[in-house]
Amino acid sequence: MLFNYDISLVLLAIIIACLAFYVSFWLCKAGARKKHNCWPLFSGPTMGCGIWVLHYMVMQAHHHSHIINYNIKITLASLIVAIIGCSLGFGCFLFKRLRKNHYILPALIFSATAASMHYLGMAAILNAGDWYVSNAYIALSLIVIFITSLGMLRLTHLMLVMTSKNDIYANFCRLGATVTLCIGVAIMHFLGTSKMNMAPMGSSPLAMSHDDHIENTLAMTMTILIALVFMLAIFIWFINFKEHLSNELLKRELISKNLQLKQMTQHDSLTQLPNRLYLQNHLNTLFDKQLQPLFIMFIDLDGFKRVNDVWGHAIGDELLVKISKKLRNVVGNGGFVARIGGDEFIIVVCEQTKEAAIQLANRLLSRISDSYELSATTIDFLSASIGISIYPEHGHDVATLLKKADVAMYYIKDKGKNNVIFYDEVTMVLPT
Ligand SMILES: Nc1nc2c(ncn2[C@@H]2O[C@H](COP(=O)(O)OP(=O)(O)OP(=O)(O)O)[C@@H](O)[C@H]2O)c(=O)[nH]1
Repeated sequence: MLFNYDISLVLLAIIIACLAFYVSFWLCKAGARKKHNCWPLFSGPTMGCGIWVLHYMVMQAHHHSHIINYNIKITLASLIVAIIGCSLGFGCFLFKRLRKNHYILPALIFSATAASMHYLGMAAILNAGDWYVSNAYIALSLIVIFITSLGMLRLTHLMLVMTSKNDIYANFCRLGATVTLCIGVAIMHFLGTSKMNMAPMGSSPLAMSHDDHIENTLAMTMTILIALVFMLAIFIWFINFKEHLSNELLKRELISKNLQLKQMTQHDSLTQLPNRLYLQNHLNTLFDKQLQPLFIMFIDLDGFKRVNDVWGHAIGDELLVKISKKLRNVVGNGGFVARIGGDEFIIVVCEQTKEAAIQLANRLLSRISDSYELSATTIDFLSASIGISIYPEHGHDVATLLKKADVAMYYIKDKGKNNVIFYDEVTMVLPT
């Protein structure tokens, strides 16, 4: 049967019809967004045009022994039937109470529309000769179009209830509804025309009374409709592209704002060093990785208050920033530096031995006591006290290890400052 057709023209007809159906389902879904709530009104006409164009293009693709002439009034009436019928079908389907769990009425409207359009279209052929269609074929074509309409409506319903998160699934449903409808209309068409047996041109007296302008009107109407479908498809693609672009921009903005927020909540605003929260997370990560031994060095500057009191807070801030950079430089990439309070810093390093840790602490003390060129003065009297606790020797949790390093730091401050000491549970007393 297919060999009676110009396959390339049939394929073109199917592509155009699928495009129209896809666009009509898209318009239907676009109505779910408040700003596009009148768009579903265009779903019915677009689908109607698709069915109509499919029918007439496939008719043209039929290798008739002669040129088919149409009654232009009936032909255009079939277009109007398709547009009105599909609009009614969509209206009925989108009317929420009717849509709830059953699609019988809208499916009946869609299948009656497709069938009336098809058989009206057949009746519009002037020189059809002695073609006939058996009642069984008509009944079969009606059953097919009704079942495919039900399938199409089910998929459209699924597409409508998908949230924007499930855009890919919604697209699958839209494609599924498109293909289902196209298959239904195509099967109905081939069943309806399978017994067509055209009389040669001129055998019908009516055919003689119509001149070329009928063909031209039909071709023109079809061209306009196809152009409209394409324009609508391009417009929709453009809108989708614009939305995709603005979503992408929003997404990037959100990511950068999140990063900013993370930076703000986990870093000290003056020195940009990690803060106490970051330190806790970092230590827990190191514990999980089973890195040991870890040396937790609690550093408190000696005599820092004097800088604030004599030169003011701004100079104190300037000094804190310089010291932070210095600590980072001495520790390098192998260690972690955090600022947890006014002039208090924590350094976490993983060293092989206590001696290596003491060496690093002494290097830190020597660099902290360098002189500092600040905007209003030069500071050359600064020193620091460092208390060290060891993981896992002194504890297995962040709070205990920080507490013990703090106790060790205060111990050495009491003993004369500018020195470093490990926590020792015999000589040092933990506050209760
Ligand atoms: N400039 C500045 N000062 C701060 C900041 N945060 C806390 N401070 C001050 O830092 C000082 C820290 O106090 P202390 O550690 O008791 O002062 P100190 O002179 O180092 O005393 P010792 O540790 O006993 O040697 C206080 O004067 C706080 O007001 C800050 O962000 N900027």
